[in-house]
Order: sequence, then structure tokens, then C-alpha cells
Amino acid sequence: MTQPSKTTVIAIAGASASGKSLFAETIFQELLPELGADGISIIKEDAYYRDQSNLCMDERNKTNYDHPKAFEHELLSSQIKTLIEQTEVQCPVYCYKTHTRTKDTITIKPTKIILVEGILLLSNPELRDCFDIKVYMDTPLDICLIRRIKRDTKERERSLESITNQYLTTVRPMYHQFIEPSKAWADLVITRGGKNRMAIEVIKAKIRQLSLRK
Ligand SMILES: Nc1ncnc2c1ncn2[C@@H]1O[C@H](COP(=O)(O)OP(=O)(O)O)[C@@H](O)[C@H]1O
Ligand SMILES: Nc1ccn([C@@H]2O[C@H](COP(=O)(O)O)[C@@H](O)[C@H]2O)c(=O)n1
Repeated sequence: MTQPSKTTVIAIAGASASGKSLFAETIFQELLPELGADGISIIKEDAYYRDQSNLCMDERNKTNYDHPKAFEHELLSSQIKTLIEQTEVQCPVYCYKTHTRTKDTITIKPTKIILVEGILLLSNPELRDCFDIKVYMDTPLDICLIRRIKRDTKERERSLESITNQYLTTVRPMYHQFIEPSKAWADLVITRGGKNRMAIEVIKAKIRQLSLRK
């Protein structure tokens, strides 16, 4: 994106449980002391899953959460553009248990560096255009599945049966249809997940360099 503003927006995309959150959170936590809260922030694409409060739980359970239509990408891109214009936004808050947004929002203030992480960030042309640097976490799908099972049973209150059903019906097919092809748009492809120390250091060095810009 051609952007004379002081903001740099970095996308971190890739399969579910490929390590996007860990990678983004590690960079954020390690740079926060030097860049400060007005220097760096994180936005999660998951916060922009569509509100489903009008649907009953049975209907919500049937949603394909790995299809681009499940996200309000137009709200995400418009909020990124608002932040680039140096105006704060109200980011939705999403609940994986109820499959919908809560009534709360979180204020996100403009920062010099914005990290955005999510599965389908590079699949949407308008959204893609918002990013100055596009990173793709290229973790093998079997490793992602093992990590997703561990994470979703512990943190998202899912049963093994629901995880494996969802994986076979939507997660895996949508990965092949939308996520894997979006790797072609990436500037950097990261192997070995959210603990790839060299990749973390390379992105941190680039962010430090960009943060010195007026
Ligand atoms: N390189 C890695 N080694 C071990 N565990 C990892 C690694 N990368 C990520 N994880 C773990 O795998 C799980 C999924 O990672 P997460 O960052 O939540 O993925 P994503 O945001 O892509 O869905 C988390 O529990 C995380 O701590
Ligand atoms: N109600 C929901 C919403 C999303 N998911 C799954 O989350 C995955 C994306 O988040 P990651 O942190 O894993 O990247 C996506 O694969 C959806 O299947 C869900 O299970 N329930």
C-alpha cells in the first residue's frame, strides 16, 4: 500500500494453530518496553468474526468459520485505514464459546506499528492492500492439527470429537481452498511456527528500523 503516513501494518497469516498468535505476541511483548504502547499494537482477525447474536446455538454450530464469508473483513480493513489516519477505533470482542461477539469493544489507539494476525488476511484483496509487510506461517498441517487439539480442548472448551469433525468438514478443506493459495502473496514465509527465533529477530530488527522513521 502506498502510504505516506507514519504507520506500518504487518500481516501475519497462515493456518489455524500455525503459530500466528505466538509469533505476533512474542514480537509485541519483546518490543513493547522499547516502543511503548503508542509504538506497537496487535489486532486479531478473529475479533472480526461476524456477529451471530441473531442465530440460535444450533445454527451457530453449523457456521463454516474457515470461509472468508465468516469474517467482517470490510470492518477490519476500514478500522485499519482509520488507524492509519491516526484515529482510534472500537475493536469487537469475540467469544469462541458462544460463537459470537460480546457486547464489549476494545479501544485501539493509533500506533506506529500494527501487527495483524489471522488465517485469511491474505485472501481478501482489499484487506491485503492494507498491509506493508505480509508474513505467512508455513507450518505443516499435521503439526497444526496436533497443536489445535491441545489448544482448543484447553482454551476454547472443545471436545476432541467436535475438533476432529470441524477439522474434516471445514478447517482442512478451507485451508486448501483459501489459506494455502494465499501464501503466494507473502513477502516472508516462516517455517517452524511461533518459536522461530531467527524469524522473530528479523521482524523485530525491521520494526526497529521502521520505528526510527519520522
Ligand atoms: N514452534 C512452536 N513450538 C511449540 N508450540 C508452538 C509453536 N508455535 C506455536 N505453538 C503452540 O501451538 C498452539 C497454537 O499456536 P497459536 O500461536 O495459537 O496459533 P495460531 O494463532 O496460528 O492459531 C499454541 O498453544 C502455541 O503455544
Ligand atoms: N466460533 C469459532 C470461530 C473460529 N473457530 C476456529 O478458529 C480458527 C481461527 O483461529 P486461530 O486462532 O486458530 O487461527 C479457525 O480455523 C476456525 O475454525 C472456531 O472453531 N469457532
